[in-house]
Amino acid sequence: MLTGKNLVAGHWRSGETTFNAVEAASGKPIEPAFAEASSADVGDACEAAAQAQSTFGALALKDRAAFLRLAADKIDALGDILTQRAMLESGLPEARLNGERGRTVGQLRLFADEVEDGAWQGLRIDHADAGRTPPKPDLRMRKIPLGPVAVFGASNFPLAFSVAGGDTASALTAGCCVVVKGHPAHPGTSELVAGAISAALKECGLPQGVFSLLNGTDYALGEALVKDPRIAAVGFTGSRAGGLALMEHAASRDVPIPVYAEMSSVNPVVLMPGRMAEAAADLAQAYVASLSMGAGQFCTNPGIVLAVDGEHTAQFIGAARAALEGVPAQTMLTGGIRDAYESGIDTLGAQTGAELVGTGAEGTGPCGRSYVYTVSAADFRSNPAFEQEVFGPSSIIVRCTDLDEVADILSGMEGQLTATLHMAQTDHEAACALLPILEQRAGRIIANAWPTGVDVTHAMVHGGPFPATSDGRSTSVGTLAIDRFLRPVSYQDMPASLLPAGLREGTSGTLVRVNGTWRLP
Ligand SMILES: NC(=O)C1=CN([C@@H]2O[C@H](COP(=O)(O)OP(=O)(O)OC[C@H]3O[C@@H](n4cnc5c(N)ncnc54)[C@H](OP(=O)(O)O)[C@@H]3O)[C@@H](O)[C@H]2O)C=CC1
Ligand SMILES: O=C(O)CCC(=O)C(=O)O
Repeated sequence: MLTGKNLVAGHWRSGETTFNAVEAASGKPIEPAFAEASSADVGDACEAAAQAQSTFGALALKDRAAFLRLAADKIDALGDILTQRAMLESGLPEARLNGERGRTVGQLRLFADEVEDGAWQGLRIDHADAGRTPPKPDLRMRKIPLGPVAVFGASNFPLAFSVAGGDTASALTAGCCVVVKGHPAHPGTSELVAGAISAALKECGLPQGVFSLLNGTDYALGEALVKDPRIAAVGFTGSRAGGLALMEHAASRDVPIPVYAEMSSVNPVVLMPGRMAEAAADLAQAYVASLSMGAGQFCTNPGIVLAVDGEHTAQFIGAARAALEGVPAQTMLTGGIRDAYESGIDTLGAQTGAELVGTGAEGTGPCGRSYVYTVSAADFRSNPAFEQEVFGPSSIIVRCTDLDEVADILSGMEGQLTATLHMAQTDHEAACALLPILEQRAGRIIANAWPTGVDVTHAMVHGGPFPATSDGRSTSVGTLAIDRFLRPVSYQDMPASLLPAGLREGTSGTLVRVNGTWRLP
């Protein structure tokens, strides 16, 4: 079924050089070979996107929503074929990938509803007042699509953060054409999803330039895409080094563009003393389940746990050790990610003060074994290496002398996607004092749960200050993600016949702010 070709505006193109996907579990190459996209493919995909942009950006909202719904239906209809290929390429289990397909199509459908709702356009009307000194002009504002977006598929979510993942869904919702740089760890999965999107475009009678997929294993491909003058913004999930490189490429263009990169996070979790007195052993079990889920290949992994040293923390550490013994080693996404994980664990274990709490079972083949370390707060604070993300099933428990030391450590941490408080009623006063610190550090603050697992909703923030993301004012999950790919435009004293639909009196069909007051249609 797979062609191994790149999708350039509806045309499946082969190439001079090829690469093979690798079966995650065995490390063996799998068929077919995939074409490495050429610079001509990049140029043609970007040109087609630029050509299609005005048509797609101006599409009636109901038509854009219909396209997103049809794309969701077609991805869903791939069913087992998609799951099986994604399992082979990523090593992730069937249930997880079926769930991820549900999340991906659910996200597209939610975004289709959001398109039709229209409030994301941010419509505002300020009427003229000729009697004011100086006279006040008529001003009307809406948000328009930025232009074609380059999306980098992530390795760790081959569906929900890849070809039709959150970045693609939010860019299309905003009315932006998309050129995806597929992750070379799952090119077959990428091709199947791209085929579904292309078929939906065809059935909706939309230009094929709205969507292209380019595969490749050379950084030059990503660099060329980011530097193409027709690209207006970038969406990325991956390593800090990768995100920073793309930010540099974007900044070095004649016309710099925004890069929305979601990069690295250690997601601090605070175990408050009252809650620890109630349930240290239960917390430890849930902690080990969260850190080892999906071989720890989540940017929301609970990488750092902060607790006040004492009897209950000792109990927590003991229970974590016992829970780890039952955790099997799990296949990691790629050999490169497994090697990076092992080297990260070696570096962590070699730091002064790092004590091994316990490990999961050892595996054979390209597996990630779970590791938990503990360190005193003094050693943690004197060595920034403890705060580096180790991507995989590992975590560090930091033993603090009191909650003031917990607060000091949190204050000194880098930006995070999440921060978590496990607390009992008796902890609320102390937790209240920590909240302002957590708000400064993280995009999502969680009470009495674990950070892995991100719900796709209207109020979700999957973002955070650098280096969690390149722009802490944004989210890459949830409907607010659309805002990254929009730009406000104001029309001053524009004749009604020239105003866009929505800004003429009584045509908004959605929430609009008139002379400062919010009005429903
Ligand atoms: N925090 C998180 O959510 C995640 C972190 N990671 C971290 O990243 C490591 C590698 O995993 P991977 O998923 O491959 O992530 P990478 O960041 O290495 O790669 C992601 C994508 O970006 C491209 N890319 C990376 N660097 C550059 C560059 N300098 N110029 C142009 N394109 C670039 C890659 O291209 P190419 O295909 O050519 O390699 C790939 O398509 C992991 O071991 C882990 O540490 C990974 C996934 C998620
Ligand atoms: O936890 C999730 O659902 C999403 C995590 C994520 O964005 C990531 O690992 O890249």
